[in-house]
Amino acid sequence: MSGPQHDPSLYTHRDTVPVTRALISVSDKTGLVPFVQALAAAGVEIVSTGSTAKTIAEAGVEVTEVSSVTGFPESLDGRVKTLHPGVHAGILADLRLESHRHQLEQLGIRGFDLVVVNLYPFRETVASGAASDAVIEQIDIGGPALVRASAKNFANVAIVVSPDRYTDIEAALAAGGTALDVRRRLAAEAFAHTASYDTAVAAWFAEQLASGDAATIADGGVTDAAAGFPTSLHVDADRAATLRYGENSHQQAAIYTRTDGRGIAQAIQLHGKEMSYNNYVDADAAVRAAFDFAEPAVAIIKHANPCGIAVADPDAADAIASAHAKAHACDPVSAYGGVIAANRTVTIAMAETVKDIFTEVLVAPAFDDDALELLQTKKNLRLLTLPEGYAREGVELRQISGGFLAQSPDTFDGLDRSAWTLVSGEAADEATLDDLEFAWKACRSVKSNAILLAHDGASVGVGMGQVNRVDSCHLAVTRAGDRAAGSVAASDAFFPFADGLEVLLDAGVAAVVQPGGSVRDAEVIEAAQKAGVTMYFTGERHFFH
Ligand SMILES: NC(=O)c1ncn([C@@H]2O[C@H](COP(=O)(O)O)[C@@H](O)[C@H]2O)c1NC=O
Repeated sequence: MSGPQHDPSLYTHRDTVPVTRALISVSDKTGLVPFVQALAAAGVEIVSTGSTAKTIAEAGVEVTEVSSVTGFPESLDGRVKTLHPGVHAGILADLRLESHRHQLEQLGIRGFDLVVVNLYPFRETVASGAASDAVIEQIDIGGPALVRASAKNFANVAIVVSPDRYTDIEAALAAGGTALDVRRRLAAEAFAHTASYDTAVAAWFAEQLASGDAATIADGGVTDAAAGFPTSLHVDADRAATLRYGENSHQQAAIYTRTDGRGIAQAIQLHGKEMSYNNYVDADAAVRAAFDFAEPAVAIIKHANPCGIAVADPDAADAIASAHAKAHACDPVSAYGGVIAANRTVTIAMAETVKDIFTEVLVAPAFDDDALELLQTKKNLRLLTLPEGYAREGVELRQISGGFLAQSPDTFDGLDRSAWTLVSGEAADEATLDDLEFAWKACRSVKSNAILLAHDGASVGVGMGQVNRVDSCHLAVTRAGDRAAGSVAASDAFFPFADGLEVLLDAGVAAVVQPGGSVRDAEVIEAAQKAGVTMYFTGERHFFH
């Protein structure tokens, strides 16, 4: 083991460390000028890099260029500025140790007690769609080295990685220096910051490799480009909030948001109580369901399953209100306390109906002003707007014990009902086909085994989450009641036997859509034919677990 750690008696105690010399190197210059003015007023010597030093000097604050500390010019287009023993020994010297103090003196190096760094805007550069070389140039090397060195030496150095902390340092100046517990917290924040930064860099490299750019890079087995999944997973997400509790009140919970995400985690809450863990789960399911449709659509979710889902003609007056009314009519009992997602702006007409129904969450791309005003009178209703360009994740992750499962999302990209195979009865007319297509899509939002009965662009009976398909059929038919007769039915996966289908046929279902593919398809088709009912095979399954 290197270092003198074997002898704790060598370390003197340092609680409050006066701020006398600061190294400042920041890409984001927010709040920099008033901050350095405060440092200068407190008599702190400031050493700084290139454009940071320029900004400080232009504000009339005295500053020493880092090149005069290192005796080496900033070079290679800024790739080398602070990477020098004259800087790093000044940061890493543990001034609690006599030996380090002695060596610094011998080397003629002065220590830093405050380091202020924020890193090159790597993520923003990636998001701007910049070319690969430009992105690579924004991988900060010297900055993270400064941050990590300072954080390691928090016993002597305070490290600041965000302008949000400037006021804390100003308060410390007034108190005579930085306290040990503050420096320790800043160090923890600093290591989290560099870890997150490197995660973003690693994820970008992995994406480059997985997206086929591997050909231009010596792969060395780093990725299996054919599978499209990187060989290691880097999840980069910040804790946005701790939640009151998890799925149950004895569980603790938090929400983490991805910097580049555009989903429910990024939704803005306009009104109502704090979102709960279950609210997020249900809101995610609701949005996922509503956004499967191009036409105005509303999904009402309870316990991650739809208890109503409907679309409306885009040309109809107040289409979104109509979609909501149709979705609610599916199962008004279950819709009590539900989570609603609309894929269009919420209008006053929709707000007027929602207002009278106990609803936990309503999420939409936007709200008309009068609709928002009305809904804000409901104190228990949470109102959320989705981020612009709402999009599901490109790779869906699910945690299992000891690891993660990853898959591409289940979508209806390229859905072409003309490619469905008619296996029983007459070819359906356009209106029936529209309903079959609606049922097929809506069924995908229902947990397996899923059976969904629909009529006129609205679910009328949903059988969800049963451990056999016959029970799901019974449930859908029971929930639909009189509405089962003449409705269309969708099944998320094939009928393994004719029994489930027979439940639907007995209830008077007029047409069925399902993937097909059972070894007993012949038996199932025969049952449909015997009843004279139209049945299509899609050839594609949409399990949702
Ligand atoms: N190369 C180095 O030695 C180096 N030292 C600090 N930086 C970064 O340079 C930026 C500030 O540069 P400037 O003051 O020129 O705007 C900071 O984001 C800092 O993280 C460096 N740049 C990148 O690696």
